Amino acid sequence: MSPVELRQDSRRVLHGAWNRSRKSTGNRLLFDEKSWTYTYLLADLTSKEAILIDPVLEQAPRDAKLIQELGLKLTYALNTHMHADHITGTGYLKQLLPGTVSVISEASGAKADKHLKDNEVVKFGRFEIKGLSTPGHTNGCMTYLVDEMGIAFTGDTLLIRGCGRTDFQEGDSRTLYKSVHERIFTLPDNYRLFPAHDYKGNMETSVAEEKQYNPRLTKDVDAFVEIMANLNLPYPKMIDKAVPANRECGLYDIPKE
Ligand SMILES: N[C@@H](CCC(=O)N[C@@H](CSS)C(=O)NCC(=O)O)C(=O)O
Repeated sequence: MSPVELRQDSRRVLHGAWNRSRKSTGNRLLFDEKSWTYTYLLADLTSKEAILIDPVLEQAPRDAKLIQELGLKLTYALNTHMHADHITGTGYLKQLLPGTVSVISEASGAKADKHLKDNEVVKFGRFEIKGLSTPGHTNGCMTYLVDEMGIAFTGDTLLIRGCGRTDFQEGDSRTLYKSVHERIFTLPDNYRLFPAHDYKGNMETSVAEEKQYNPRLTKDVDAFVEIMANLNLPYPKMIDKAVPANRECGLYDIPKE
């Protein structure tokens, strides 16, 4: 197969992954019921290299088992940001799957093996995932982009018909609005978007859909700030434990082998 044919073939196969293709790719959407967190597994089946986005501490044994069952090697475990509602699984995964490199943005202020700057990429097999700086929910929020698959993982910056709250950590509504409009809504309309949470059971959206239907981010910036100031959400139950643990990459208090 020529390089061009190989590229076209990989595109077809990987786009098919979440299109109910009968061809297996190793790409998986995983869910943590307690925190309503989505964790994403992406794999290059040729090299067997895989990455996880936003793993959850309690689900690390599940994730490690699946990765082993699929015959994959976890290269990177990435966090979209320093979460406030659960402890990241990256620390525990490093113990369960030695060689795993934990990743978070430099701006997060959290410990990790690798810190990404805006537009920096990490590779898994023949794919690369790029970190776009999208602050607002926290300073260090990143949206992870895989151009070759036409997909982006928005963390808590953009949720399906919603967005991350801005009332704690370094939350700032104007900053979040700018991040979404300048870094996510400028992606091609057909890019598929996958958030870190959905509290209604939705699993994916697209740039075009959110540009048209997001009830918060279709407003002008002042109306958006007003909406965000009046969400009146209770603080996440785990915040006092999760933020300090995530500052250490979830590396303390993990179960001993
Ligand atoms: N009840 C949950 C926390 C729910 C929550 O606050 N979600 C965050 C993302 S996790 S910090 C959020 O930004 N929500 C936005 C929204 O509009 O719901 C818990 O106690 O963990």
